[in-house]
Amino acid sequence: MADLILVLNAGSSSIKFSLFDAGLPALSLQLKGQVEGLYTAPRFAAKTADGQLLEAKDWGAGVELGHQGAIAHLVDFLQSRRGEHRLVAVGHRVVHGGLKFVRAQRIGPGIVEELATLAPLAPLHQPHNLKPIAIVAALRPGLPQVACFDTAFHRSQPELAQAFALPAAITERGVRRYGFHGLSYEYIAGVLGDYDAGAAAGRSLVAHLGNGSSMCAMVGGRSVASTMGFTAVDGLPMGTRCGSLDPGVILYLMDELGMDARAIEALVYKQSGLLGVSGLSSDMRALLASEDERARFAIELFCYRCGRELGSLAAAAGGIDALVFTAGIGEHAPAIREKICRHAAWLGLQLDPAANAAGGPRISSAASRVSAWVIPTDEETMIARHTLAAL
Ligand SMILES: Nc1ncnc2c1ncn2[C@@H]1O[C@H](COP(=O)(O)OP(=O)(O)O)[C@@H](O)[C@H]1O
Ligand SMILES: CC(=O)OP(=O)(O)O
Ligand SMILES: [Mg+2]
Repeated sequence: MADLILVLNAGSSSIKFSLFDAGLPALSLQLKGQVEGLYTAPRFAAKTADGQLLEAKDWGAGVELGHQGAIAHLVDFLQSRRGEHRLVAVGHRVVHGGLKFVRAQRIGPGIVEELATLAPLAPLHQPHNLKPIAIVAALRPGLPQVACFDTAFHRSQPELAQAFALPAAITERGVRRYGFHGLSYEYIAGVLGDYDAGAAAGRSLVAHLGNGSSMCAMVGGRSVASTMGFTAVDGLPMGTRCGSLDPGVILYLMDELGMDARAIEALVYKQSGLLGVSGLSSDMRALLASEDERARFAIELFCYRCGRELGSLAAAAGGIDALVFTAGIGEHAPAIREKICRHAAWLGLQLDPAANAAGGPRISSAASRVSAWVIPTDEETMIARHTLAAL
């Protein structure tokens, strides 16, 4: 009977899961799946490592299954396959580790409570990351669980990149730029050398574009700057998040529209981004398929802002050798990659349209000074590795 590690990765629009055989010499994937579109059109699928479909379910468009419903479905699914394995640990993606948690952490007394104090800094994620830890602890007391943080990879950033220009007393309270999607960036940093050894040793920009989107500048595989900050609402516009916003807008909303903190939180996290601008959908697939002028504008704004942030990160890295696209939009939307690459032409990036349409991996032309790539991310493998190491 195999010793398995279960990995849970709760994002803002999906819960992904994997089972890895922890037997030496290397982790090997046994099955993986996800419930995606949690608030738009929920769909569940689980597949074997070689891609054979084990089970699927479609709840239909307009259904709000939510994280709670998805976890209940996953628990049922995993219980139904219980006989086939022995679970030895569960690894969880936890979006915010704050100042204290700078590497993966085995869950022990008081840890979940401490991590819960960071929920206001990641309201779309932290509660959904912590809930499954409690569910597993209740179902299987004593089973080792490990929290793996999105923020940890960015702790290599220079102090300048992590600082806001706020009074020191506020910075010392932990109000600083943390950066997120770190498990994804760490995975890409680990495989980039297989595609472009020069860029992996040099300066690369990685665009993790999903329901949550951010970009990271890496030098020699270490994070030097990122678009997300204190919270995962900063930087690029996203499915429902606005990204960077003049703080004066918040004051205006409070003073002139009488909005309180909760109303502003709902606005910037859940009602803005692609959904707010288009008035139609948070899902890039739906916008790309739409003929509506508002969908077109939301797409153009998303790509324009990606282009602006690319320039900023290229400056932080001192130039770029490669641009990598990953996550839901980055891996699957050639039209979006093409627009973003056009915004990056001044940096020396020349797209190969046919390679881009075919999905890469290399999507830049042979003459391009900066290479461009599509590389699928794998946060679950990263979590499994950290979990094994923490044990
Ligand atoms: N074929 C596609 N074309 C355009 N966008 C896509 C495609 N497939 C997925 N996406 C986008 O990717 C998003 C999900 O990305 P993902 O990285 O899985 O999200 P999460 O932030 O929940 O982890 C969807 O909301 C959708 O907008
Ligand atoms: C940090 C974040 O936004 O994560 P996700 O893209 O999974 O929602
Ligand atoms: Mg994600």
